[in-house]
Amino acid sequence: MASQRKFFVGGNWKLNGTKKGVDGIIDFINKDCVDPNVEVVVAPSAIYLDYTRQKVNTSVGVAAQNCYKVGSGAFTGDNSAEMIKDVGCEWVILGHSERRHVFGESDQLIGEKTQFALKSGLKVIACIGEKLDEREAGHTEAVCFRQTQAIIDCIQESDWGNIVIAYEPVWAIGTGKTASPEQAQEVHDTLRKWLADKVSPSVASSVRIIYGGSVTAANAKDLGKKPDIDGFLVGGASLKPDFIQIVKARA
Ligand SMILES: O=C(CO)COP(=O)(O)O
Repeated sequence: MASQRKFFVGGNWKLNGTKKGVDGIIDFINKDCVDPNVEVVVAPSAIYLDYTRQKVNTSVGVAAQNCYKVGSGAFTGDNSAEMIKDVGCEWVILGHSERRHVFGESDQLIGEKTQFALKSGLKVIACIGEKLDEREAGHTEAVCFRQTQAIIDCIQESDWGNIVIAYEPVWAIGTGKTASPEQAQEVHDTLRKWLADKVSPSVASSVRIIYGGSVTAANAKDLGKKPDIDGFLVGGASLKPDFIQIVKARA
């Protein structure tokens, strides 16, 4: 049976772009990125959230790449869920591996941020994934379960309609080493079964689990054929017109 889960493709622009660069990306998106069967969300740097929201087609969602666990206060350099909503954006990426491993964010902080973002009315792309040494030691499942459990502990079952899980193995991010469709499918399937037990069967069958890590126009079609891969979170290739082909991977 075909999945009822709407295919979801996110473009994580990371720390890239100038106004001119953003204009170029928005240009190819606005020309050719409408597919009623695919939910598309782009995530510019916080500086360009407002600008992107104003310029990109309204059918395309806009996400922040991070936000803090409280609404306001003495937290120099951070952004809040309220501000993201105030400029018309409705999504935030939390727990990205670069936040975890470059900026040292803990599972608990990511759980708290997820809780606050959802309470504030944002939808969350929650990222999980193992490092290379963890995979090689056979700890992939344990790491993904631990990271997801920290989110489960902070939210309600009813929140899951506003979450997309992004499985992004750290060894595949920006390395050109994509997980094979079989490797990604195995993790997604295992995680979905685990969610049925830890949250509920209905959440497990309805939550979208997307894959990220060196997704390209060339490999997206094969990855997208797998039954538990409900879309992608794309880094490098989301800065290029290849992104459109990735959005259309299942077309
Ligand atoms: O981290 C990613 C998306 O969030 C993936 O990045 P790349 O597609 O550049 O590997």
